[in-house]
Amino acid sequence: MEIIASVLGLISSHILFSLLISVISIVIFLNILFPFNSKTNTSLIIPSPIALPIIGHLHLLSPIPHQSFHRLALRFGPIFRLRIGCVSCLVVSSPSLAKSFLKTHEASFSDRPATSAMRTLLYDIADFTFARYDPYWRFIKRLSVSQLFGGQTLDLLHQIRRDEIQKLVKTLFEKSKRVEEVELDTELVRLGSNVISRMSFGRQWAGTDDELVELKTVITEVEELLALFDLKDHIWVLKKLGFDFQGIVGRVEDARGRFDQMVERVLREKEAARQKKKGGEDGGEEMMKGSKDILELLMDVNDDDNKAQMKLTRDNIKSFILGILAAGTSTTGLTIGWALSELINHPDVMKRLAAEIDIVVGKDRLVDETDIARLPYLQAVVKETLRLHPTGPLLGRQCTETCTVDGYTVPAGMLLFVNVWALGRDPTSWTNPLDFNPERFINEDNVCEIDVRGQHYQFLPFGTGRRICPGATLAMLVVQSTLAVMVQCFDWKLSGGGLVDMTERPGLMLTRVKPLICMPVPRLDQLLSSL
Ligand code: HEM
Repeated sequence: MEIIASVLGLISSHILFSLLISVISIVIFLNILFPFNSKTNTSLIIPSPIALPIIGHLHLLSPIPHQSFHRLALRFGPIFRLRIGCVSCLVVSSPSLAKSFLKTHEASFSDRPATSAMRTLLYDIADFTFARYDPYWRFIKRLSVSQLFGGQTLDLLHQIRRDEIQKLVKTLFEKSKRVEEVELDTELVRLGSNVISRMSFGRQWAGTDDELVELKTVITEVEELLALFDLKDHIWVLKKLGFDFQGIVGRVEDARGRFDQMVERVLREKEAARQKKKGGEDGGEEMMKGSKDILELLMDVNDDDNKAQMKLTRDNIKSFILGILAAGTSTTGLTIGWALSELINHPDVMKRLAAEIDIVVGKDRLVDETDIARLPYLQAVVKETLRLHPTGPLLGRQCTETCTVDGYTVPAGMLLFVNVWALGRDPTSWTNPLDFNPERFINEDNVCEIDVRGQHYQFLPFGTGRRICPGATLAMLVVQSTLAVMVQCFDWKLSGGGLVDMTERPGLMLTRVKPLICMPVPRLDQLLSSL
């Protein structure tokens, strides 16, 4: 609506109006002479709704794109083509097509699309998350997998996650003693950002409440801006005129400036700690004895021109930090929030989960990551949450070379969106797909057969293939152990009763319109008092 209002505002401008009329006439004329058609020779026709001149199918998109795509898929089928201004994209929402594009033709769909906002925010895409599929991406992926996301590093840094989860439990207990409500989203951002920043950069990012507010504000703004639909990127005339009537450029520069100040502070602290370490002094509480965190390794590469396999700039490092914080902080916290919301709305499931934890772990110690393998119902609850509420609802890729997939010809440059949110709601894959029913993920032997690692194309919460989420194992450890501890230690009440409102908010990630505010009521007073 906002976009349409802005467009109307623009059209009322005199000069642009005449310009648009001229362009519309040219486009209609060209459409008549050379009708746009995805059919080439024997290629199958990709269905597409009727497009309007200039804006194409923009009018069919709501601020929540995965929902619009799902509605369109119900009318046009599991593959359809849209033109958003001058940018063409394909939307896919069936497991078999997802497999064909992302596995069989993976090599042609390993790039990510980038908007102007992404370019500015991410220091000209010098990051990992949105990087092109190129040697820099391969270098950073190899380094991250071996130094941050690999099994050995995850084991080494287990204590950091345990500490942060225990801190969360203590905060919740303190609030419960004061009979205070908790704004869980904020506490979960603190947990997510501290786990990631302590593991990756050897430092708590949001130690104080002020730092937390600063980080949450910037990350929320960055996520919103990364998801914003910038008409300049799509409407050729607006791009040429460079007219920012949505006011995006100002917001992007402001968010990047604020992030830059924060990250410079962290880098300077790290540099000072490295100097001390070189001089034989203790480099700080978080430095791992005898090993380096990933930020130090990146700084080594940045410092060393001779040995470096890859030249890394300071911007690469900043962009890496922002990308990793944006990709890892909210996703983890949001998933825990969605899971707890479903549990509050389904007390029978909450009861069964609490009973499983009581039997397997008991009431004398906190659940730990090492218990997860023996908690199949917990695993099923988290998978069921990710099926209905995948925090990355759309996998965005870009075609790098013209190819034919299942008979459909896809030209180079076309964007591809795989609708993970719709895959999780597909009635041909799931019985009663809208019901929250963790039992669907376990068989009679209590075994979860469907995995989250991109092998089951009806369920891709972490994506698949070479661009699969590298933080999936870490995320599953944090989500499962935090949720388990929250259910083990507390009963959860909504003030005023009723159900948690599950309405989704526009954005790149799946967030709720209303924050999750609830009251923890201690279940295990003795254990909580001993922490
Ligand atoms: C529940 C939590 C999370 C979910 C649901 C999630 C989901 C996703 C999805 C769907 C993708 C795109 C995959 C694709 O295109 O195939 C992705 C990419 C990525 N995620 Fe996650 N993620 C989570 C947590 C994390 C964490 C904790 C980190 C890091 C600390 C992380 C770092 C990344 C990075 C760096 C990428 C980009 C990988 C690339 O493009 O090569 N994610 N994530």
